[in-house]
This record gives sequence, C-alpha cells and structure tokens, in this order.
Amino acid sequence: MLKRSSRSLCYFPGDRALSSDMRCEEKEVPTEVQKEVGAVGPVHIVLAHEDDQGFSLDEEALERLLLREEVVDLDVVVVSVAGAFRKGKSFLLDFLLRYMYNQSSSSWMGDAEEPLTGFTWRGGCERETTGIQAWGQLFLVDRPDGSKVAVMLMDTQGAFDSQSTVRDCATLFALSTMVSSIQVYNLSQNVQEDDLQHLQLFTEYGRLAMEQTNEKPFQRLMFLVRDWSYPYEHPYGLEGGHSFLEKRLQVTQQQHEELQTVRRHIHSCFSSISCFLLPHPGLRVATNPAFDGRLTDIDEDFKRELFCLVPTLLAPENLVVKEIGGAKLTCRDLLHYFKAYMKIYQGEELPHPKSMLQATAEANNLAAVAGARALYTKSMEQLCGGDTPYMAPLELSRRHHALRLEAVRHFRSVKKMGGEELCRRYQEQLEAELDLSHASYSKLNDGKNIFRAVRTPATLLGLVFLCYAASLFTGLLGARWLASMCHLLMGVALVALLTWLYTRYSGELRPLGHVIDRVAAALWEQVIYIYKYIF
Ligand SMILES: Nc1nc2c(ncn2[C@@H]2O[C@H](COP(=O)(O)OP(=O)(O)OP(=O)(O)O)[C@@H](O)[C@H]2O)c(=O)[nH]1
Ligand SMILES: [Mg+2]
Repeated sequence: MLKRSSRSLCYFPGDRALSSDMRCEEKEVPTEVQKEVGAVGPVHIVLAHEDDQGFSLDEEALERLLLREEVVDLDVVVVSVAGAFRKGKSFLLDFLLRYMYNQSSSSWMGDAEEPLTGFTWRGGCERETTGIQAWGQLFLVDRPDGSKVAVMLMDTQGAFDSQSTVRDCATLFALSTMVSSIQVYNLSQNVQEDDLQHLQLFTEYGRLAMEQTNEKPFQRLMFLVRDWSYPYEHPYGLEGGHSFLEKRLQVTQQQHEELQTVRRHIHSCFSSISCFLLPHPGLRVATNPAFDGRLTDIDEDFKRELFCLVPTLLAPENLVVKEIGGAKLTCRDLLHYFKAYMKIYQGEELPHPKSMLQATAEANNLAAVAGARALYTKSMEQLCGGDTPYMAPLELSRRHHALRLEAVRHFRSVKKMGGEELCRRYQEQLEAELDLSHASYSKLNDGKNIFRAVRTPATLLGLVFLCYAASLFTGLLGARWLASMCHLLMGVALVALLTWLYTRYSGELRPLGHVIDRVAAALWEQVIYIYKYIF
C-alpha cells in the first residue's frame, strides 16, 4: 500500500481508510473542504464483475442519487472523465470536486498542504478505478440565466488495462459518452489516430440520430491532453489546444477512410469540441510514492493551467445540460437512459449504432412517460393523497380525467425519437398506468368515507336487529318455523359481525374479513336499491 493513497483517504470512508499510515497518525486537523468531501464519497453506479462477467448497473445506488427530492426534477449536467488507465483521471476529478465545493472562492484549489481527497486515486502501475463511479452528491448550481441545474461528476474505469477486454473498455467509454453532457477525453501527451478511432461509434450513432431529429446528439467533448511537451508549437491551455486540434482533425488522403469519416462528422455530432493542453505536473506527482496530492508538490505551470481548466468545465456559465433529441434531461429522465444503455451494452458484442438509436428512442419515450406520470401523481397526491379528506367520487373522477389529459399532453409535447408508432405504444402504456393509479386513488378515497368504514358492522348489526324483530313478530303470529329461521339468520349475522371485528382487530383471517365485507356491501346495495325503488 502506498503511503500516498492511504493518506488521501484519511477523512474518507473507504476500504483503504483503515490502513495505518504514518502520515495519518500525525492527526492533522481536516479542513472544511476535506470534511465535506469526506462526509460524502464516490458511489459505484456501474459495477465491474470479476472473471469477465461484464458490468451491471447498481440501480438502487443510482436511484438514491438521482431521485432525491431536491434534484429529481432539475435539469442535469453530467461531467465525465474517461480515457486510458493510470493517466490521472481521478486525480483531476478531485480538483473538480474542490471547485464544486468551493466555487465562490478564488482559492478553490485549497490549502498548499492539503492532501487531495475524493475519488480514489493513487500512483503505481496497476489500475485503481473500476466500473463507473459518481460522486455521492449532486451539486446544485444557479446558472446566469436564472435556471438551477444539478451537476453529477463521474469517474470511469481506465481503458486498456491488463485485466479488461477490448469490449469492456469500449463499453464503459460508450456508456459514459452516451450519458454525459461534458465528456473529458483524457489523453496522454498527444491525440493519436486510435484515440480518434474510439469516437467512430459515436459519429456513426450521431449520423443516424440526426436523420430523425436535426439536433446534435452530443453536447461537449473536450480532448484533455496531459503532459503536453510541445508548448513551443502549441501553447498550454485552450487556445493552444484549439490550434492543435484543428490540425489533428484535418482530413488528408493518407488517413484511413474510417478516420476521415470520423473527422468529417465529429463536428456535426457534438455541439462543442475543444482541446486543452495541460503541462506535466512534475516529477514528484508522477514518481514520488509519498506524494499525497498537496499543492506544494505540484509544478507551478500545472497549477496555473489547472486553475484555468476547471472553471472552463464547471463555471456556471459553462455548464451544459444533458440533451437527447433536443430535449433537456432531468435527473429522473437520466435514470431511464442509464438503464436503457446498460441493457444494450450487456450483450456479448458492442451494440451497433442502430440498436443504440433504438435504445435511445425507447428511453426517450420511457422518460417522457415517467415525467407525465410524475406530473399526474403530484397533482393527485395534492388532491386526494393519504392526508387529504374524503372527496366526492364523481368530482375525483372528473379531476382524474382532466389530469390524465394534461399528462398525455405533456407526454406528447416532449421531443421524442423513434417515430409516431413507438410514441403511440408508450402513450397507451401511460394511459393504462394512469387509469390504474386512478383506481387505487379511488380506493384510498373510499377508505376515507366514514360511512364506508362502518358499513359492514352497521349492515350486520341492522341485520341482527331485523332478524330479531322478525323472529318476535313471526313468533307472535305462531309461525314457529319462520321464527326459528329468523333466529338462525340472526345467529349467523352475529357470528359474522364478531368474526369481522376480530379480523379488523387482529389483522388475521383477512380473506374471511374480505368475504364478509363483500357480502355486507352486496346487502347494503340491495337496501339502497329497495330504498330508491320505494321512494
Ligand atoms: N504524468 C502525469 N501523472 C499524473 C497527472 N495527474 C496525475 N498524475 C499521477 O498519475 C497517477 C494516477 O492517477 P489516477 O488519478 O489514479 O489515475 P487514473 O487515470 O484515475 O487511473 P485508473 O483509475 O487506474 O484508470 C497518480 O500517481 C497521479 O499522481 C498528470 O497530468 N501527468
Ligand atoms: Mg481512477
């Protein structure tokens, strides 16, 4: 175990946090940012399984993140860092975290002696991050246009390590690109042809997607070139990156045909493409096993460029909301896309762009269904949820129809891919779900009617008295067998009443209680019918 890595987890709940590290024992007082970072932690949302068993989505963990009340309806910005393994992705993400926790301050980079914590990072040649991790808290940011967005930071398993197959690497890269709105493509030293080749799947997908909607399928892509060693040709930072990338994306006849196509289409698939050239952080960062991320050990050039890079990605005015088919995604919507993409990426082969498009269209519709359902449920909860008083069934039904119409209108107004046929299928599914919801809200409402609650005992008690009166009357008239029958019926009603009371009190024999309820309801309806017939 490296001293550095365990040090970075001193205030952080993780497996290595238990390591007894010399520096930890120094018991430094954690700073405010460390306390905040340490209190949350990364969450594994895509789990990598051993023995080539592929990946699986931890739906519960993702739901806990995305369905939190304070974020669920907010537009979501997903920032992901992906690329080859051991190239400082998690290290960079920890600086992104510092910025998010300390945005308003110009000294967001932290104290000079503060160890770097957050997503686990370490030196050495073996991979660290596996699957996909998200920071266990979404950040709420007010944008200059007045809107509020939720920002999710995502760390991905590095590609091309010795334990993953080519398919594994491609899967994670594809998944993170498909769900992110800002993809930081972390590269070392240069942009090579094979780096561009990994984008081919997305340009292909993008072309198909744009046949259906004219919107660009992806938002921001940043090539982040680490350890840039040629500042005399292209200076560090965004501008140098811009001139460098322009050159790299030039089409020439010597290039392979596929790569010429990638180059031609990449601009039409992403709404913005940029490149940032980052200097080497210094030998202490790269080679000293005792390095714990503190700023004093990092080269000035690197810190200066990092100070520019992070706000370029995360300043409120630079945040880009995730969009699919031209529609902005909320955190609730994002969940459906994660599920849909995970499903297609679990197969033996990497999916064809066509199936990616199909999955997107389905998730598109599913997300629209979920949004419409949430709209309906919210209004119905306010109207007739558990805490509200009983309302007239007719009024409830009228309001249901109005809200159902509104929900369907909302569903249809969301921009969707996949054509009218698919849209109609999901609309039918939505309508069926809303009708089911209505049925259960009606039941809930009925339960609040005090007369309904006492209907069974009142009916049975009424029956007991009626039978008793009838037995007295028929006894007086001398019809003894009729009087006995009335007595018998009275006994049955009394036993039914006692049984019903027992089932309600103890919660046992519920099916029997249910049968008694139904018989009493039928009797009650007969009484109402006779009453209406007479009067
Ligand atoms: N050369 C170089 N090393 C860096 C840079 N940034 C961080 N490092 C070092 O790279 C090593 C790996 O950092 P990590 O953040 O764990 O790398 P990673 O890409 O997340 O690695 P995996 O999770 O295994 O894919 C650490 O020792 C860092 O100190 C950089 O810009 N250049
Ligand atoms: Mg990592």
